[in-house]
Amino acid sequence: MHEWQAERDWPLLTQGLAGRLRNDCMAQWMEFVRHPFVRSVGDGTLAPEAFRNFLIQDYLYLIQYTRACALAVHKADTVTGMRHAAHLLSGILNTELSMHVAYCAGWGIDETALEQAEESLELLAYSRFILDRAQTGDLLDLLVTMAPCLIGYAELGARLHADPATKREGNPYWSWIALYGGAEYTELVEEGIHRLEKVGAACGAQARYPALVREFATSVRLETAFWATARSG
Ligand SMILES: Cc1ncc(C[n+]2csc(CCO)c2C)c(N)n1
Repeated sequence: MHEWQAERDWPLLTQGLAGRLRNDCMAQWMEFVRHPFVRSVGDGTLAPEAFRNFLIQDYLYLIQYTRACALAVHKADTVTGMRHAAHLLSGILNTELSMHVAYCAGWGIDETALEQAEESLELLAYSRFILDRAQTGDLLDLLVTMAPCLIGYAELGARLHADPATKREGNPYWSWIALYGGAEYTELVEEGIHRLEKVGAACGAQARYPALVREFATSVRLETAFWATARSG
């Protein structure tokens, strides 16, 4: 049994602008997608309290991510670009957030607890970094900054799906893994990668690459740091 490998198992992740960005911060990328938190979700050994903390902060994260999507609608300079961002925005606002609330209820977290929770430092750092790029950069800066979130969760879902160490039966985290490794999410990510490629070509990614890879790497580091929100609550 080989370890999951993007080159063989999901080559799209290694191609084009997204592939180049991922490849150029490979060490940090691996720290993010193969983090001990992810491994403990896979084998079911993560403490439920840590997962609850994570879910609460992730709810607050989704809200800030939605605001960034709204700015992507505003920054898009084609109607197609606006539609794409609006589609993502409406998906999160009308479907994902309520799914997250229902999922949290299954873990004994009610909506009031979600709404009243204090934002963790990890969440503040990450979400406000995205929103800063959203406000001061153009659409390409924003999509590059948002890409690790989109691509990373799909990759770790695919990795967990393929990993023989992943426990399926009796693993309380299996439904979470199934969501990010599932076909629907995979499709959303592939759309996002194609979108990034198009916007990259239109906005001169080649010439701007050094700044883009810095934004991407910062988001990757902040994703890695976000796993620690599970400990601090
Ligand atoms: C810290 C953190 N990073 C990424 C995701 C995954 N995610 C959040 S919004 C979105 C795009 C639309 O579904 C995706 C993939 C998460 N949940 N939490």
